[in-house]
Amino acid sequence: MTSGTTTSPRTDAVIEAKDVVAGYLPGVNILNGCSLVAYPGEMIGIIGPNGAGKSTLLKAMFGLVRVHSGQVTLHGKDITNLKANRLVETGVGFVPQTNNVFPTLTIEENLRMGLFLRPQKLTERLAAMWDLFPVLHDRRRQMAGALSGGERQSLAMARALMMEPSVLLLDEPSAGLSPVRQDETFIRTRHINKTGVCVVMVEQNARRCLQICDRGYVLDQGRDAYTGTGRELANDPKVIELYLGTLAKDVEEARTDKPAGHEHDKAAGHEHPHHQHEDGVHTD
Ligand SMILES: Nc1ncnc2c1ncn2[C@@H]1O[C@H](COP(=O)(O)OP(=O)(O)OP(=O)(O)O)[C@@H](O)[C@H]1O
Repeated sequence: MTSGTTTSPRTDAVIEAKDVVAGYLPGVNILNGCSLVAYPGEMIGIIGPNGAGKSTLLKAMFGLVRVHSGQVTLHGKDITNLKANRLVETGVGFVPQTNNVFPTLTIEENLRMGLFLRPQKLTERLAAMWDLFPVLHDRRRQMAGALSGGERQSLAMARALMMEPSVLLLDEPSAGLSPVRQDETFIRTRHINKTGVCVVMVEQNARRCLQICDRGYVLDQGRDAYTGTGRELANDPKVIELYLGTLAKDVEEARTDKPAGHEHDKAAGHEHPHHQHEDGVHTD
C-alpha cells in the first residue's frame, strides 16, 4: 500500500499518467496531480467517492479533457493531449459509460466502424470478436439499438477491441446493469484482460471491482489517494474511513478459499500470494 503520488522503479508501464492536472473549464482543475500506472497484463480498478475525478482521469488519458500539466505515456511514449483518433491508432481503446454504440447501425456495422482506420484487417478482427462474444455473432445483422444493456456493453467493448489496443479504458462498464449482468460484465472484462489487453476501469461497484482487479486506485479530490491490491485497499483503515465503509467485511466474506488459522492475514500489510480462479476472480 502506498499513499499519495505513486512512483515506480519499473520501466515497462503500458500506460502511465504522471502528476496530471486537468479540467474542463479554464482555471478550474478537477485533477490536481493524479498518477496511475498499469503494467503488462494488469487489470486496474479506479474507485472513489462521487465527483473524485475518476471519469475525468480516464478522459484525460484519452485526450477528451485537456491536460494542463503532467504527462500521459503509452509504452513510454508521450501521448498527452493527442486527439482520440491518434490515440486509437497508437493503441488506446476507450469505452465511454453511455452512448457507446451506434444504435441505428447493425452489430457488424458497429464493429466495422471500430476498424475504419485499418480496414484490411476486418475479416481477422471480426472473427476474433465473434470468438470473444458469440452472442454478438448470432445477432450480427440486428440493430445495436435492440440490444440489452449488457449486450450493448459487450458490443462497445468489442468495437474498442477491433483495433487491438494495448490498453482498454472502461468507464463504469457495470453501470445500469442488474447484479447478474454486472457480474457477467466483470468476468468478461477479466477474460478480455487475459487475452493480453491491459484494462483500466472506473467502477462504482467498488466491492466487485476490488475483488476482480489486480490493483486498484482510490481517487479523492482529483488525486490518487491510495493504491494497492484489492485486499490491501479493502483492509486499509484510511481507505475504509474515506470511502469503503463496511466494504472490507464484504470483500473478506467473498473469499472462498480462506483457510483456517490464517486470520492474521486480514490485517493490512500481511499479504499472501494471490489465488486466482479460472474466471479470473481473485479470492485471496
Ligand atoms: N463536462 C464537464 N464540464 C464541467 N465539469 C465537469 C464535466 N464533467 C464532470 N465535471 C465535474 O468534474 C468533477 C469530477 O467529475 P467525474 O465525472 O470525473 O467524477 P467521478 O469521480 O467519475 O464521479 P462519479 O462517481 O459521480 O461518476 C465533478 O465535480 C463534475 O461536476
